[in-house]
Amino acid sequence: MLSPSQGKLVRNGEERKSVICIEGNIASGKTTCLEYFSKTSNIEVLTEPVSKWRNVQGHNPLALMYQDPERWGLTLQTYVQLTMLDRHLSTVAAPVRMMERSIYSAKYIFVENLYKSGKMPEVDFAVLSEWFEWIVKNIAIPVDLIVYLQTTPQTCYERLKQRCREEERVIPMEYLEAIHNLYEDWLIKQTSFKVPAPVLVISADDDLQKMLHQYEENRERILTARRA
Ligand SMILES: Nc1ncnc2c1ncn2[C@@H]1O[C@H](COP(=O)(O)OP(=O)(O)O)[C@@H](O)[C@H]1O
Ligand SMILES: Nc1ccn([C@H]2C[C@H](O)[C@@H](COP(=O)(O)O)O2)c(=O)n1
Repeated sequence: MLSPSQGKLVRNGEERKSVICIEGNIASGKTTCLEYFSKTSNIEVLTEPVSKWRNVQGHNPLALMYQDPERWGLTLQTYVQLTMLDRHLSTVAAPVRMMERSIYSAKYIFVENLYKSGKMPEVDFAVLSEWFEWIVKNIAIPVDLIVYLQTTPQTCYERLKQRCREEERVIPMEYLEAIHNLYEDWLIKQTSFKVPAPVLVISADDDLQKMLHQYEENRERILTARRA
């Protein structure tokens, strides 16, 4: 249940739990990272609701968006915003919640990219922006740490091809470069949008074995992240 506290709606009982968001480009290895940490007791992992984006009452807004972003970008991103908000507000039993992406990157990276690349009409961008502003103004969406899996767009392109998700066959290298640049501006240069939490950067071009080693090296830092 949501209750008012200091001018915002707050999820009851979640105040003392920590929230880690795993951010990174498409196919950078976020799900693989979450799978690894899901074996740790005391962590509850919440993956991105991609299956919902591929099937809402028999429709596939993810596929529609890739086929015709001007027409379907708003449809997909409205649904992404709703389902990510639902993820942020869901109750978890464990003291640490590890999430794939966030409502923040949905707006600052993906909506921004559609708009900046001329593929989202100004009115659609305005509607999504007002929705987003309302949500973050009225609902507490705490994040304690952002783990940024930093890759080259080339690595993501190779992994994307290997993963072979049907809807993503049309994604060109330039799309991954645009998403990469937006992530770098937001989380590394910190010049575009407000960063809601400290950022831990992990180089993620390495093979799986090396990645697991890096996750172990950073385990303590990740699991002890707490907001002030
Ligand atoms: N370190 C890695 N080295 C090589 N392949 C990887 C690595 N991490 C993930 N993969 C593979 O790359 C693809 C995308 O990984 P995934 O975890 O689904 O990315 P994301 O969730 O960020 O989209 C998958 O096929 C996965 O098995
Ligand atoms: N706000 C968003 C979030 C994700 N997507 C797309 C990008 C991918 O095709 C897919 C899932 O991303 P992944 O977890 O594999 O990085 O959803 C989007 O268009 N808008």
